[in-house]
Amino acid sequence: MALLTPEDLANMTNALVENDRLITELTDYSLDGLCREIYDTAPHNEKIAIIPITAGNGIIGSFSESLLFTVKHFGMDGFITENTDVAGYYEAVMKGADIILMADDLAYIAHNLKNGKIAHNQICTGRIYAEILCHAKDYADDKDVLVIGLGKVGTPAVETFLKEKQNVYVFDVDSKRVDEVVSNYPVFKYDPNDSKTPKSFFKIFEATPCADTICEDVLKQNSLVSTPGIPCGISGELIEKYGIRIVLEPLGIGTLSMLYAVF
Ligand SMILES: NC(=O)C1=CN([C@@H]2O[C@H](COP(=O)(O)OP(=O)(O)OC[C@H]3O[C@@H](n4cnc5c(N)ncnc54)[C@H](O)[C@@H]3O)[C@@H](O)[C@H]2O)C=CC1
Ligand SMILES: NCCC[C@@H](N)C(=O)NCCCC[C@H](N)C(=O)O
Repeated sequence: MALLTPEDLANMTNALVENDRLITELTDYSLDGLCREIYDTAPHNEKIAIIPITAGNGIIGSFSESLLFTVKHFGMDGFITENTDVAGYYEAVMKGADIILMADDLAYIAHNLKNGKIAHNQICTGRIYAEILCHAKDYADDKDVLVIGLGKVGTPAVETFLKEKQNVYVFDVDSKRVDEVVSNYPVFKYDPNDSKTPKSFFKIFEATPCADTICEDVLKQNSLVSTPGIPCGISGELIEKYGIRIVLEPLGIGTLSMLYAVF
């Protein structure tokens, strides 16, 4: 899995606030309100413990602090444990934590100790970024959506789009992965290199670890791009040329989705 860097998180707090405003403009739901809608859950004063984990590549600067900002920004009660790893887990439980947030290099989870619910960041990220597109007012009647990147984030997004009755077009550089997804889900294969079938979209989802994965041919004027992928998959030049509105934030949107998944 591509790991976050401190640079990825440097502007996270502004990005979360700006994306929440954009999501509200696009969907008439705040991010918090959209999570309540899609999960049909709500917070009830849960105490949320964030445990720094030193495994693998270790602590990522400001990762825990970014989670704490997200928790507090949405009016919830949280703290970062003084201890890391197992000692941190013990501290969290002894301090009465209801929900644990913790991440190593392979998984980032939310676990509700009271109701047993557990959530995975990649699944919850794919779901919330897809639901933002599905709830976009301007494109409610256009059911076509392009999904670029069919990995651990993109695949839950495909499942969400199908649940929301979208016409899902999929692309991935890994053609075997495309074939797997097309054989397992009622989706359409989209090949940007096949000029015989050019198609552009008002709604584009991207979840790859590469830049410039969204080419000009798939864009319409004022297309909406919802992309958890890091780095950003569309160039600044194309964003400006086509008046693209883009939902992109490194950690907080997915984290709030996880929390609503375990309330
Ligand atoms: N913003 C957020 O909150 C989060 C962001 N991410 C980011 O999302 C991205 C995807 O994460 P995962 O799904 O876990 O990774 P993954 O490795 O499971 O899947 C990535 C997929 O993208 C495909 N791909 C790579 N380059 C491509 C290209 N140029 N064009 C089309 N497809 C391409 C790969 O073949 C693979 O199937 C990563 O950059 C990760 O850091 C992940 C979780 C949360
Ligand atoms: N954008 C959400 C997905 C994050 C994921 N790509 C990642 O970097 N995971 C590694 C997190 C490691 C955190 C570290 N163990 C710490 O606790 O500071």
